[in-house]
Amino acid sequence: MMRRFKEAARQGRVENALRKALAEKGLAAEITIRALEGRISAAVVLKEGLGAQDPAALEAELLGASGADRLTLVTTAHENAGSSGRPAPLKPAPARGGHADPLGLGAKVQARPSPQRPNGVRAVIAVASGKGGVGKSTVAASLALRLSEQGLRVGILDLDIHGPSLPVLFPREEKLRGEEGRVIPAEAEGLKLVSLGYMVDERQAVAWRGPMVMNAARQLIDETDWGELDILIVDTPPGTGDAHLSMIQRLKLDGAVLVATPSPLALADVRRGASLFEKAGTPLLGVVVNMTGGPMGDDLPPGLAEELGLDVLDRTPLSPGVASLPFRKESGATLEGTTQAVTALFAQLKGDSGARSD
Ligand SMILES: Nc1ncnc2c1ncn2[C@@H]1O[C@H](COP(=O)(O)OP(=O)(O)OP(=O)(O)O)[C@@H](O)[C@H]1O
Repeated sequence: MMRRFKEAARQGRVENALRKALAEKGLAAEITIRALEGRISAAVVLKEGLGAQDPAALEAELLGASGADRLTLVTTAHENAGSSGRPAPLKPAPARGGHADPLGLGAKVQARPSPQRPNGVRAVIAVASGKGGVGKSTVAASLALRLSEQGLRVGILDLDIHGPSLPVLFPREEKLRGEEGRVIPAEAEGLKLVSLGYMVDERQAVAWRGPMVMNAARQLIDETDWGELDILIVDTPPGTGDAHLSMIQRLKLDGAVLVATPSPLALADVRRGASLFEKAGTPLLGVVVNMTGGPMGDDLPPGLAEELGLDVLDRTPLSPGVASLPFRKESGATLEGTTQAVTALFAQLKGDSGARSD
């Protein structure tokens, strides 16, 4: 009890010191402070450009001023344009005590100037939820299958480092090895699949913390050889943590779909999920209400979708058929509304970029 009290007090001090340091520099930012095993991690998401400042120097300065054990500075695509018009180089947070090559690819994580789509990928859609267990991975996999039925080339990137879901939905016997520093996707049901769980023993990753999780996510994002894909679905971990920061720093997201259960408790979770993407400047396509028709009811809490300006794309019933494993072509939810929203976005992106595949 006493320890928790002290930890909370320290978190408060770190936050105040950070706010002061940022205010002195005239920088507007969203601050998230987390305590994990007695260590305080701070994430600073800048709301505007960095101007002439070097992000690595600023990150080090804020770390020192805040007294946190670890600090990650995040600038997003929009922010990188900066008031100077010069893209601000992003450097990965110092991986103190961590391992720079968690997947054993022989390739260290490199700096990336701004979020990008992976080579050969035409559109990237994130599927996210404010909390775990609401059916996000089931929806991500169902959506991938439904889009593939439309003739699109689809991949899924599972960014859940501590509890990867793809190997449960689409199991395979042998672990995959990186080739020449690249991650090679598994394939099932016509989909390309990348997950830490296909490469590394999950028990090994359970002990990974901040920098290691971020580096693993960065390697999956940067080093995968997708070939040619129309749509990459990113199955994000629940909540908003280290892997999310890697995601919004490095991956250009064309749209996001939120998943929530109809429970009144979904309120805070949906708001949290929505705010992450708003900060990153990612358009929210809408929300899938999953597990309807059970004790939790049929819909989101009244007024929530309107408050956040979100369309309800689909309502998927609580049904064993939706959840039967392993996933096959005919498995999962029908997701008509979501499939339509994503194919419409894809058509629009294709129109914008003409014949180019970037
Ligand atoms: N509509 C549904 N009807 C019945 N069961 C469902 C439905 N959607 C998901 N499930 C089941 O609920 C459980 C959680 O689903 P899933 O793993 O997709 O959630 P998640 O939000 O991705 O969880 P995690 O936080 O672990 O990543 C799984 O056992 C899944 O099969």
